[in-house]
Formats: sequence, C-alpha cells, structure tokens
Amino acid sequence: MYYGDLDTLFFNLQKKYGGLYEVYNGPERVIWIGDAKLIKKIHIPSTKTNFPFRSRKPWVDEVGIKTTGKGIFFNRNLESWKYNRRILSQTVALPSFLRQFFKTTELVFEEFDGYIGNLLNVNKNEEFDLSKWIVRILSELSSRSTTGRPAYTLSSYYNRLSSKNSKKNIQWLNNYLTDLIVNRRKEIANIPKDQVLSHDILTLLICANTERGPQFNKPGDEPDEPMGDDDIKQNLYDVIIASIDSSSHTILIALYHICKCPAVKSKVYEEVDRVLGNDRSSPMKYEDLEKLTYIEACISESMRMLPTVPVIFKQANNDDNLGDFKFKGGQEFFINYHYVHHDETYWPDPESFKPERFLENKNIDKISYMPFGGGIRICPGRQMGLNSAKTLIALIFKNYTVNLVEPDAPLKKSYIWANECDELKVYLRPRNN
Ligand code: HEM
Repeated sequence: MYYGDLDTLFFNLQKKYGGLYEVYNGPERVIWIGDAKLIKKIHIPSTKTNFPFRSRKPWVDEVGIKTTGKGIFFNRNLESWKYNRRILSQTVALPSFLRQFFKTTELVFEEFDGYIGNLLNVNKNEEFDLSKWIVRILSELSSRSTTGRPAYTLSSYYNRLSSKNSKKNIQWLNNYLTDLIVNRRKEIANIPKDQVLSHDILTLLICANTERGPQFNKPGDEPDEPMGDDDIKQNLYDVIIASIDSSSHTILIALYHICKCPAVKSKVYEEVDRVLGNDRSSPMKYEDLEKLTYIEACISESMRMLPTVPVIFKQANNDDNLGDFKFKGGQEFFINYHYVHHDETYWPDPESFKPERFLENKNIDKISYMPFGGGIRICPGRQMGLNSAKTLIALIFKNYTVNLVEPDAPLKKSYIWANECDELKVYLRPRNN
C-alpha cells in the first residue's frame, strides 16, 4: 500500500523504469509512457487517430447521468463529440466572450479585494491561506461566465461534488442546469431582437447558429445545427468540472513558484508596475493581457515544473504498435506529461524554475510541453485558463506585496485527478495606498 503523493510516485516509477513500462492493476494491464516521441503518435491531431478517447467508462454514468453521446469530456461517440467540440471551442474563443470573461475576472477580483481589505482592517492579521480563496474565486468566475449567474448556489454545490454525497449533488446540479436552460430560452425569446445579449457560455450556446447568435460552420463551410438542451447541459457541466480545479491550482502553483524565487518576484512587480501602472485605482485593460509576457512565462514555466494535470489516460481503438511495442485494441495507456516536462533532452537543468526559457525560445517543441494535453482532445479552454491566470496573478501583485509564511517549505499538495495545492499561506500587505 502506498500512502504518499501519487504524482510523485508516478514520476519516480517512470524515472526508474524508463519511457515505456507496464503495470498490472489487478488483471488489467496499463502501459505507462513518458517518452515524448512515442506520445507524439498518440497525439496526432486528426480524428483518424487510433487514440480518440480517454477513459473506458465515465464515472458520471454510474450516478445516473448518461454522458455517452453528449457533450465533450466523457463523450465516446465520435460524431457527436466532433459537433459539440466544434461549437464549444469556437464559443470560448470568441473575442466578445473573452472580453466579457476578462471583465468578470476583474469584478470577481474586486470582490475578493474588498473582503481582504475588510479583514485587514478588522483583525490586522495579514496571514491568508490563498488556496481557500483562489478556488472560491474560480468557482465564482466559472459560474458567472458559464451560466451568467453568481455562484452562491452553484459553487457551494460544486464544492460538495467531491464529497461522499456526490451522487445526490450531481443529481441536484443536473436538475439545476435543466431548469436554467429552459428559463434562459424563455428570457432570450422575450428580449427584443435589436438588444445585445450577454456573452456567457449558456446564452452563446443557445443562440449559436440561430438568428440571435454566432454562426459556426463545419469544415467545408456547411452551417452547423443549433444545439439541443441535452448537449447544452452536458457542455455546461463539462466546462464547470473541467475549469475550476485546473485553473485554480494552476494559479496557486504559479504563485508558489513566483514567491519562492525573489529574483522572479521582483521581475513580476517590475512588469506589473510598467504595464498596469502603480495607481491602485486605475483599472486593468483587456489589451494589457498580451503585454504581460513575463507573467505568462512564469505560468508556462510553473506548468512545466508541476503540471496541474500530470498524467492522463488514453485508450487505443485497434491493434497497433508504438515503436517495437505491439498491443491489442482496447489497451489503456497512461501518459506521463510531468515526466516529459523534466526530460533533459528538451529541458536543460529541468529542476530549476527559469521563466526565461519561454521568453528566449518562442518555438517550444510541442512534443516536449503538454500542460493542456494534446492531439484531438487537447484542452479547448486553454486560452480562458491562461487569461484568468494572467489576470488574477497580475491583479494580486499590483495590489499586494505577497510573501510566503514558510518560504523554505515545499509546496503542500496532493494528487487526486490533478495536482491540487492544499494550502498556500501568505502575508498580504496592500501596495500603493
Ligand atoms: C489552466 C487551466 C486548465 C488546464 C491546465 C487544463 C488542462 C486540460 C487537460 C490536460 C485536458 C485533457 C486533454 C487530453 O486529453 O489530451 C483538458 C481537457 C478539457 N478541458 Fe481543460 N484545462 C484548463 C482549463 C479549462 C477551461 C477554462 C475549460 C473551459 C472551457 C476547459 C475545458 C476542457 C474540456 C471541455 C476538456 C475535454 C476536451 C475533450 O475531451 O475533447 N479546461 N484540459
């Protein structure tokens, strides 16, 4: 029995046994891969790939929500997955959506800033556990950008999804989303046609390819069909579960890496003051995001050092081979991104945190860096994830001096399906008052 951090175990086993080895999980044989060149074959960006699916059986089916043939994340019907993926990917890449998402991120930060200010005034204690705050900020952001509603109901239920009572909570979420879609369709029908609608994901998905919304085409320029309620519900569900933990722990792990290294932290302050100005009351602009190149490099390097999603399952459809290694259709593979991110062939001095790598080399080899996965199932929300991380990290350093309470301690983290930061205690002191 192993009681330590699983990601560390996976990493050490791959180091011991090399780029390709097998593990028996009871009678089930799983092949582990940490060799970037072999992973390249699994990640070919075409639906002709022999590895179109992640896991064999989506666990949500076990609690009564039929996901096969619906949405994206758990969908095992390739045609229906392609349709849903096309619409969702284009929706979350719309400039109007990304602008509204940025504004919402700023608003949620302001709310956080207000609470911290009150707490500092009342109890003068500057110590905060950011791990608790950032997950709540991302729950709020995900709820508002996905459904257009604040999270005071949704996020509290979401947070309970990981508890022992998950079956009941998933059913609650299912009913909540069903009602929300029906009501939003009615609201949209009552809004005059010349009035601009909100750019949240629910409204955009309902309106996509109707006279009220964005027009998305299939490859070959044929228009896509508008989306039905079951697919919309599963897409909302996918975005909620795929975005909150991955984004919040990416931000927390990056904050830890930045604060741990004084030289990096001073460059972050320098960039924030240069790009955003050091007047606390001046708002950040959407256009500032692309100027925050050093913060982006810090996030990229942090995801290299410790990817939030360090390993992922893939399954082969048919008999095939990887190099000399032959296998049968149905074979499960575990891809170890974390291990590839520390391969010295691609990353000299891999254990050092050096954001400059991403500034000096703009053409990072895709096969050596996969924080968002790869191939046809690569994360469709990567721009959203990066934007929220950049915005929140910039606003935190613009408004506060941030110091780790235990600067010499390792990151307190555990692995469930992703690397999660369990605690990040910092001293926060307002800057530029
Ligand atoms: C920094 C934050 C994020 C990280 C690190 C991340 C990482 C990942 C990874 C590693 C995968 C699996 C890819 C594969 O199987 O090869 C994935 C899939 C996915 N992500 Fe993200 N993600 C992030 C944010 C988001 C956001 C904001 C959304 C919202 C749209 C999102 C939606 C999804 C969906 C729907 C999938 C399933 C794609 C499919 O199966 O076709 N993710 N993500």
